[in-house]
Amino acid sequence: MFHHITVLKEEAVEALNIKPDGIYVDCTLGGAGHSSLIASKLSSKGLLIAFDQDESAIEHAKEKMHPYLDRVIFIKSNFQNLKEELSHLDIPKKDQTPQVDGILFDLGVSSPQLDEAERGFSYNHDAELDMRMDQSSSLTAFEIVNEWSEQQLIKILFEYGEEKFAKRVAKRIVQTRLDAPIKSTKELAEIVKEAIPAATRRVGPHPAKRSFQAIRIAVNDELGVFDSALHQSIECLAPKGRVSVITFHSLEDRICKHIFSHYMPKCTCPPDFPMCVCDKKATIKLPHRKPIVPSEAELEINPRARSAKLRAAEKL
Ligand SMILES: C[S@@+](CC[C@H](N)C(=O)[O-])C[C@H]1O[C@@H](n2cnc3c(N)ncnc32)[C@H](O)[C@@H]1O
Repeated sequence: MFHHITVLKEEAVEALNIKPDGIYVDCTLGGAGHSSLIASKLSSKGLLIAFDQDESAIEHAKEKMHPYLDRVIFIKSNFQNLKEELSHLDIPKKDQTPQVDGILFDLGVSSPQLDEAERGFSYNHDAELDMRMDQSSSLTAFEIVNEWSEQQLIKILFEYGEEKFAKRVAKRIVQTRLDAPIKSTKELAEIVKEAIPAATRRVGPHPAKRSFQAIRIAVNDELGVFDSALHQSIECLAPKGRVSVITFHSLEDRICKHIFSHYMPKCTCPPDFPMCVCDKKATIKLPHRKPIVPSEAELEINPRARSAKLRAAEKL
């Protein structure tokens, strides 16, 4: 059973301004919620190219999207290969760069990935430490927890988990693994909990939440691949094409904001110059001034959407 409640479904697809005969890319197919809505808006002349690095998401989507299979291409790949994968397809190119009308990112993991104990993502289920979205990749949470140095652990816990007690958590992990390898999610959750001062443990989310997020981001190099793919997306958009991005934490949102502002440089010519000579021209514009967030009604049905933010950009 593959059940994922799609976040900001209507809003994210609306931000793409779908043309029935256009070419669209869903970089994060997951439970195919956004993809099914995009495909339903396409005519038989339109095309949806759907990426996921998780084989089980692709297999499920092929069944769910049965009525639209004439207009969908599934690609089992990391979206960091976006430009390369698109360049192999028979779609328009400009200076050898593939051109599409819209690209969607709905970042992070899907509910089935979190809820299937054996994937090792969750502190709520006991399982082997894994956390790979792509089951064929080699780096696992087990390797990070048992083999990375204390300094490397501090860095990821602090940067990717924004864990205030990164030093204490890393130290406790390193001390514990001297006796025997840390094998399971429950063991790790317990170690993190014990490393965090008792008064802090009692407030807010589960004390292991930030550390698990950090390790998951490191296993899947989530920030690195998103940064690269968002640059590639802007390159691959046709004029008036849109990219729509749903992020779930401040690190992803910061990358999105930085990249969008990189493509909107401000003219630095002195105001009395008759014409612009600095050549700092915007490549994109933002259709919405502020990020779109889920409504109260959506949050009532799906509390997991609480941290979601949608940003979009349009190629000029
Ligand atoms: C939040 S879910 C997407 C849910 C989907 N939008 C829906 O409505 O059902 C994210 C999906 O993106 C995939 N994913 C995350 N990072 C990826 C990457 N770098 N390359 C390819 N797929 C990725 C995950 O495997 C997961 O299935």
